[in-house]
Amino acid sequence: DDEESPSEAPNPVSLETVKTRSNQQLHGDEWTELLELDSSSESDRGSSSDDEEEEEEGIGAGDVTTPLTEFLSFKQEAALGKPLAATEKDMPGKLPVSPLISVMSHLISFLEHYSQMQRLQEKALEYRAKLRQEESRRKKQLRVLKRAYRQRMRDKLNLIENLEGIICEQQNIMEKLHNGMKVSSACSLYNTSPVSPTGIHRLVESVNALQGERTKLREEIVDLKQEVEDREKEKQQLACSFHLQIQELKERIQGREEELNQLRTETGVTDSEKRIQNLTVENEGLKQSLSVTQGLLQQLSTISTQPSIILVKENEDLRTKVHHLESSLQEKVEKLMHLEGQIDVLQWRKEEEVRRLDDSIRGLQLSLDTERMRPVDIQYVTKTVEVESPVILKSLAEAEDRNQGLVEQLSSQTERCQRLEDQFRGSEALTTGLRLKISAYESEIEKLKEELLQEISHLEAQKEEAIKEASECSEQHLHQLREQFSGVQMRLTTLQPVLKNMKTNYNSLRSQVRNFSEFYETAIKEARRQISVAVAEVSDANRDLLEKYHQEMLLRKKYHEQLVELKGNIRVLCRVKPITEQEREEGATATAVTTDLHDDTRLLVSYKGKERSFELDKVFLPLATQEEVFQEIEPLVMSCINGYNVCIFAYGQTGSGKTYTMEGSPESPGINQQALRALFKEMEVREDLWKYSVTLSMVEIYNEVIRDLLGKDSQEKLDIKLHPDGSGQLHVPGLTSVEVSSFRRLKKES
Ligand SMILES: Nc1ncnc2c1ncn2[C@@H]1O[C@H](COP(=O)(O)OP(=O)(O)OP(=O)(O)O)[C@@H](O)[C@H]1O
Repeated sequence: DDEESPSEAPNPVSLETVKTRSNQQLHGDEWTELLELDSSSESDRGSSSDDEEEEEEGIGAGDVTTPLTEFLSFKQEAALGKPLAATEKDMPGKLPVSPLISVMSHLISFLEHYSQMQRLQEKALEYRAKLRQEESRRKKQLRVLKRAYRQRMRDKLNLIENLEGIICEQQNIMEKLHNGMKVSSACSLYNTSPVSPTGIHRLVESVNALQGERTKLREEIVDLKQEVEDREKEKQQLACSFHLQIQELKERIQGREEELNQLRTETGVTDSEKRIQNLTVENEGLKQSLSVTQGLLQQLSTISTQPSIILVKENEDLRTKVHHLESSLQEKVEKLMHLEGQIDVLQWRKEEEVRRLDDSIRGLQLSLDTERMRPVDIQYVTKTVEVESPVILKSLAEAEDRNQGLVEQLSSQTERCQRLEDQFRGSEALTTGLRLKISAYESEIEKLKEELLQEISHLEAQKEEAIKEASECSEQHLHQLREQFSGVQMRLTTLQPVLKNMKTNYNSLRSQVRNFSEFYETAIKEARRQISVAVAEVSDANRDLLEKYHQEMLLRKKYHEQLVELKGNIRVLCRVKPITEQEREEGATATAVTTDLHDDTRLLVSYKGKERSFELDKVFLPLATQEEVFQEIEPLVMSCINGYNVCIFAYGQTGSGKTYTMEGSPESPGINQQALRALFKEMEVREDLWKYSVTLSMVEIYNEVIRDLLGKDSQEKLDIKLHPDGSGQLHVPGLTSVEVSSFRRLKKES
């Protein structure tokens, strides 16, 4: 029996030994008690699995210690040493239960409870981690809100800076334009040609008209300014009211945020998060709408400020234009006055000259007429006298010269008059040009005035529209904000009782968790103590079992020796090779060797018509498998682990199946493979108790020559010699031996 199952685990052996011990020590009543205990523990285990869900929900200290108390009571009873009357024969139908098994079952139940406690501990840890996560999340949210607020403030400041920059740029541009206009007006002044005296009055009149218009424009500007100021005041009032509303809304939002924060700090648990998030989202919406209204207000302020600035600038430009025109007109008037004086003087001179010349011509004419009126003789005398008289001639020549000079003077005077007339005509043309210019200026001023008025009206309309839009928009926003705010308030009022509920739940849960942690700490301590006691018990039992195992091993060795003695050291087994397919095809039908189906030690061999019977230790039928052959060999193989030398030696004629039996094929491995596998398996089983080392050497004996198959030089010839230790054993000096750690490695080496 031992030889057949040497590789079995020690459990059945220990079970049997404990069984015999129990039979010796325990009596009938105690057996029944033990069985009841065991069955109760079994039922406890069953019920415990059923009640697991309940225990998960809430485990009491009593539940945890029940199996332990049972175990202790069992131990106490065992310690009392009550004689057990019942024997194995008294209980033929029932199998006795080992105390080790019952201890193990109790231990398992303890471990179950312990794992449940650990689960609960893990849950508590989870809760704590969740709380911590929640706290960190809220802190993050607060941080994000603060950051957003700061960002918004920064944006506003940037916007203000940008606006200031834009205003400065516009002012610069206006100044440049102003300067440019001055220069252009100056140029136009310098380029103007002198004005003729005839248009001076008209110019003066037009200047007066312009001045009148300027005063009108000034008055209009003053009115416009007044209007703009009024609008500004209105706008400021509107802005103030908006700011107040915004401030109010901000305060309300602040209040809501504080309330929210309070609620958050009060509740701090999971389910309220979504609602709080909703509230924060609504708050965000409110803030956004607030920022929208602020933006609108800013737009409004920019819209209302822009036209007033433009109007003022245009007024300034117009004023400067009018001023320039006035000054240029003044200059032209002065010039005209001067020219008029000059023209008067020249005209008077010319008239004087003309009058003088007329007088002299008239005198000459008269003298000529008197001369002509004289009688003929006298005329002749006179002529002769004149001709003859050189004095008369001289005086005549002189008179002619003088006449010529006067004629020339007259012609030059007429030329001069002509020139003056031309000059006068030119000045008249200039005056008309100037007049045209003035009219153009007037029309331009008129146009500008119209444009200005149109622009002012347009701007006014725009301003009105923008104010209207802004007020409508802000009203809408305000309305929406109010609605949202009332919604938030409603929600807050509905949320408050829920949050209160949650708070109480959380507090109760917290107290439970706190109590639970104390409870499970004590329970764990108790369980640990009990486990350590149980482990000590089990280790004692193990020690006992180990001792028994050693005794058992000794016994097995002894029995093996006895078996070897009985069976003999050398056993001869015969395996009859079946007729192979190839042999069948070649015509083989029967073998010379036949086996006896009823006697596996007998073999019949027919030779030359004679039949001889041989008796061997074992005869394998032709159909015997590799496993069957190895089963017969296995105990011998295993005996090598117990310290015996074993040699398996195959002998037979060529093709009789030696290699097949010893080596086999990968599909059906032979004795070598199976033996080595079994050896390593057994070594693994005994790993805790024994240390084994396996070394491998391979030699070939062929034609009386020994060769090392694992050596470096396969052609080297080796010798078989007696071992020098005097044991009388043979050995091959210089033979390579390789240490093999596992069956896989062995296969690799081979
Ligand atoms: N029990 C068996 N069942 C099936 N086939 C077998 C059996 N025994 C041997 N054979 C087959 O017979 C043939 C010869 O066997 P094997 O090579 O083992 O003989 P051998 O004794 O080792 O020969 P040699 O002495 O020449 O090496 C092989 O093909 C092998 O598969």
